[in-house]
Amino acid sequence: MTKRILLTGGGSTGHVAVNLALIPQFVEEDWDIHYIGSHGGIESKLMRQQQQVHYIGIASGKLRRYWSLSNLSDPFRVLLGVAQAYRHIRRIKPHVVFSKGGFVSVPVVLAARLNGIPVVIHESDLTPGLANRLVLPYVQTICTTFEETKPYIRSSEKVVHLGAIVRKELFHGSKEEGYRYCQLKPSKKPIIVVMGGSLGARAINEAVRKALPELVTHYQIVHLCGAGQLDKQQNHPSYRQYEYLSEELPHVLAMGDMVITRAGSNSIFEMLALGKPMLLIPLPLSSSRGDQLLNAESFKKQGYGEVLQEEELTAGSLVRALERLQARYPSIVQEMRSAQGRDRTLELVTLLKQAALD
Ligand SMILES: CC(=O)N[C@H]1[C@@H](OP(=O)(O)OP(=O)(O)OC[C@H]2O[C@@H](n3ccc(=O)[nH]c3=O)[C@H](O)[C@@H]2O)O[C@H](CO)[C@@H](O)[C@@H]1O
Repeated sequence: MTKRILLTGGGSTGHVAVNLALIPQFVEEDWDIHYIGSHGGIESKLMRQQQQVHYIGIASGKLRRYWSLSNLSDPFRVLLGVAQAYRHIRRIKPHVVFSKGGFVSVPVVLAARLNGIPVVIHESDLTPGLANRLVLPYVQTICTTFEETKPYIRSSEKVVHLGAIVRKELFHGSKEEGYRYCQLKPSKKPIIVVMGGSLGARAINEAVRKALPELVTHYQIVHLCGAGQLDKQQNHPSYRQYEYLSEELPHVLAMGDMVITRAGSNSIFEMLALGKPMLLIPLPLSSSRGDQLLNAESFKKQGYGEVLQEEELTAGSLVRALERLQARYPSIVQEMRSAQGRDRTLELVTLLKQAALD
């Protein structure tokens, strides 16, 4: 009998990336793969490109902690989403549901529970996000990425510490391809890749560009600045800027020596897996729930890089922080090597298969 898995999660590239990593594993074992996401989110775009995945869009409402006119209509959209997900789950009859979080996952997990289907969820950040916290009572297992997450979860018996799921294509980058793509040459100047998360980061972009005259004397800079944030005025033989990289990213990272990055969980675990020392500039509390501050603190404590708070970010502080990072480069790489290890994707697949049997 063919086994069926239902995947869900959305709202950020990172959430979708974990689901993308699972797909080949289940395809190989001839499982039917279904995905419930929103109609227009990033998950809809990326998952509809996957031939082996049956994608279903449902109504979804955002769960906000701040006032917005949409707060009046969104609860109804969530309820509509539950009804739609319920109907689809009854039809699909999945053996197990895997949720990566994001607000579209809430109605799916509730509907799965109403249908008596086992649910496994995965949390990427050190502290659980709102969606995962809301659905926790209805799930069988919550897999964590950070070891420090357990005390933040009320039903600690549900916690399985798994670690990060890093997409495999990142390990197949070639330095030479990176040089060719960026039209840079190997030189004495280390290459720094600047990544502001999947959407870019305005504050980081500004500081990098202000510091550019000094930075390009020491480094070659590849700047992933986010959609609509290219600055055509900036033109230097040691500076390259791109809005967003997809297939070329593994090559550019293979060529890079160090990274300047936000502390989004997916990015930082990718850099750890690739052994790239990080200057972490976490998203501040004023524009987030503070998850990146804790992610960054944990990485600093484990010796994977330097942290610069956005409130202290200037051209000067950026240059100095990079100097500190460079001085610690060999010890950071050493620390990272001892942390790299087993493939967590296979462990998650085993766990999901086990849940499907229960
Ligand atoms: C603004 C916000 O709320 N961010 C949250 C969001 O991060 P968000 O998804 O924005 O950022 P992450 O760092 O987790 O992931 C970014 C992903 O985009 C990829 N990438 C980036 C640039 C590029 O040019 N090409 C490319 O492929 C990276 O390789 C990575 O896989 O979810 C994370 C995981 O729950 C949280 O830790 C973050 O706090």
